[in-house]
Amino acid sequence: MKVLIIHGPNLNLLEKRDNFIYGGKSLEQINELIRNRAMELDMDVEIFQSNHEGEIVDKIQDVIISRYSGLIINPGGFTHYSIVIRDAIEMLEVPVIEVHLSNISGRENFRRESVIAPVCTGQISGLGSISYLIAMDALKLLNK
Ligand SMILES: O=C1C[C@@](O)(C(=O)O)C[C@@H](O)[C@@H]1O
Repeated sequence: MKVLIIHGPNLNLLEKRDNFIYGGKSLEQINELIRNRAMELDMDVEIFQSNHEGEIVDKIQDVIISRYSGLIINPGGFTHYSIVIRDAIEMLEVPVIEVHLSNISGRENFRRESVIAPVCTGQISGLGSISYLIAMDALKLLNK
């Protein structure tokens, strides 16, 4: 099973962000956990990070072109306002899971709404790097 994982803006410098909120791991450390879990699940993962909305849209469209069986996306700050990312996800026919390291429901008002979540299969938020691992498990189970 081929899965695409997209990390949105500012996640490339995760270790510089508030450690209390985001858990203190670098993106490379999280990617290592993802790769290890992928091996256990016999999953073929491609990991992509971008700070640019259009690049993220192009990559989401690649789910159709390259026939991925699922998408896991942490849209970062785009979660709360990017209609173009939402529109791209809405076109997909495979399961899509939105993930967040922090619990966006318990944070500032502007972070509580996700414009992306309504077009996703599900959302996992607040479990730190475990959010990604649970999302991978979910895609595997959904694919059975
Ligand atoms: O960049 C991020 C990270 C985030 O998506 C998370 O993983 O908790 C939450 C967003 O509100 C924030 O802008």
